[in-house]
Amino acid sequence: MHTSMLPAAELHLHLEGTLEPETIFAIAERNKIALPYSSIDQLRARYAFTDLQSFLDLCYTNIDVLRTAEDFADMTTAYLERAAAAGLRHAEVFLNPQAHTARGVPLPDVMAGVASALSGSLRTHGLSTGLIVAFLRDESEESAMATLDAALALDAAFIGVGLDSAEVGHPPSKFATVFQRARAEGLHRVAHAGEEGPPSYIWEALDVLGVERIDHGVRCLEDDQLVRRLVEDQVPLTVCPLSNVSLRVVDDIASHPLPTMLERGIKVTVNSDDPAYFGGYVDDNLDALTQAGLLTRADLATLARNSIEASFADPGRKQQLLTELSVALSEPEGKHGGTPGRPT
Ligand SMILES: Nc1ncnc2[nH]cnc12
Ligand SMILES: [Zn+2]
Repeated sequence: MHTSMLPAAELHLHLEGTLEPETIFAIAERNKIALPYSSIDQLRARYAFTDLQSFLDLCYTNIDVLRTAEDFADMTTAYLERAAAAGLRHAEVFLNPQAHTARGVPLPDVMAGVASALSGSLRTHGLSTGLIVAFLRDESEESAMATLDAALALDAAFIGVGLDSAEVGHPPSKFATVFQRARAEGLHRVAHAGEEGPPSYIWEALDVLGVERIDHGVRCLEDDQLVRRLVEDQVPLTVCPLSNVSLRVVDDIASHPLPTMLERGIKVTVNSDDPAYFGGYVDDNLDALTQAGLLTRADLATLARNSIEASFADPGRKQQLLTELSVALSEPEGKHGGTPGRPT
């Protein structure tokens, strides 16, 4: 376990992507569900992807084990424990209700399970949280709207809406009305854009959906005018390096564009996306970048500060975390971040 992260926030994490193979088998046994794999190793062998869709196919197969509120609570608790152990102080997590209601799991069970785990996190781990309801962009806008309506009717505790799943062919503008509704309800708004999709999807997320952050956004570098816009407005990008390698958005970690994005002045953060599938959690992402020689200690400080500033934490909590970060940065070099070969 890594213990030397600077105080920081994770802003791009899919709860469904935190299901480790061991957990999938354990929950399947509890629910008496037969899995299409005979062993954990056989399942693990499938964790090699060619693109986003190849990952989504496996991820959506595996979540079939989730049936009860307890299952959702256990999945969420396991992530929070791992995140806290890494040193994270705030986490905003995505949930895809449609991926569960479509299988017949009642929305109240899904939301109650996740909420019960999130609600104890600050007290138990000193880790504050926020839930973002994400819409499957390969489903219709009507389905997204029905999901938002149902979540609002439940008075479920969520802070915002997001947009994820198969990107190409499903531009943000398809969801203009539901994002307008979310805005009217006072919800935060984010969207995946520019992961596999073109820069025009990032423009649409900003100008049509009015999002406050872009998830991924790495393809922004293909459009200079867009980069200028992102820098000028300091739009946060939640970048997920190990995800980008796993899903072949980039060739390898050494050629990840994060250093370029930092140099250009884009407000980037580092996140894990689907840590059970892509080789690790936020600390693992930072380790991989550091070991590839892509990050300086100053970069690590910038990334931590960006993650806190880009979060939807309330102003008091943000100030508290920024103060904690300043204290950590004033400690001798080597205690926090930037030190290859730290204990695991
Ligand atoms: N990286 C990703 N892109 C789009 N949808 C996702 N759902 C889970 N992870 C995702
Ligand atoms: Zn994602």
